[in-house]
Amino acid sequence: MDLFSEPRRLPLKDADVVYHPRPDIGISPDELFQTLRREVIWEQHSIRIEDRIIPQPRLSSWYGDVVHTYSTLANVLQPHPFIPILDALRKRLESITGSRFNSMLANLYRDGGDKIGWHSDNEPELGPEPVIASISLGAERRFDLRRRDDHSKVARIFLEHGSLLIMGGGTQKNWQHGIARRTESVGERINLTFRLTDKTKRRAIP
Ligand SMILES: O=C(O)CCC(=O)C(=O)O
Ligand SMILES: [Fe+2]
Repeated sequence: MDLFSEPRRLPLKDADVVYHPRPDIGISPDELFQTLRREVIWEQHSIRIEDRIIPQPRLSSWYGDVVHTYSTLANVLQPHPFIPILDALRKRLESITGSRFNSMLANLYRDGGDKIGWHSDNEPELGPEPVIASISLGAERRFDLRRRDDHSKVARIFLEHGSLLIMGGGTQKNWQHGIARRTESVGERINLTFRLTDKTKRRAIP
């Protein structure tokens, strides 16, 4: 048995985070990376901080049937319909996790300068204990976690090419996560987070 390919649960209190280094996602990670690099409609999204509009330090794209009105975004984002390769992956992840997914956020970290700041995926439309399935492709980056009520409690895990991280239970309620900037040279990384979004719970579109 290859111990390094076994799924493992991170020892975090009040959270449920499981890391699968090499899940069977029905396609090679290299092929998936190349196809998504080419076929995903990569967009520059911006956030609003007070009266300033700031481009996010990464490219992104929403897929699925749900219009997103996340509080910090400067614009209402129209999702793209799932393309066949993403729909196949969505179904595969549903069978691995036993959860349903109807939307997906793709992020492209172009180099070590791209990042995502501390946040929880706790938007109302995700519900109280969302299950989020996160696929990593390309360059390995460090995924940091910290408790929301005590920032000195931290955990970190390196997300390998082709890996799957499943966050469930109280993870979003009790912990934040992020990917820090790196100073050394780092190649491109694609991350896909599959979610189940309830349209009836979303914020009103301004
Ligand atoms: O890139 C990652 O691994 C995390 C992305 C993330 O946290 C998000 O899109 O909400
Ligand atoms: Fe997140």
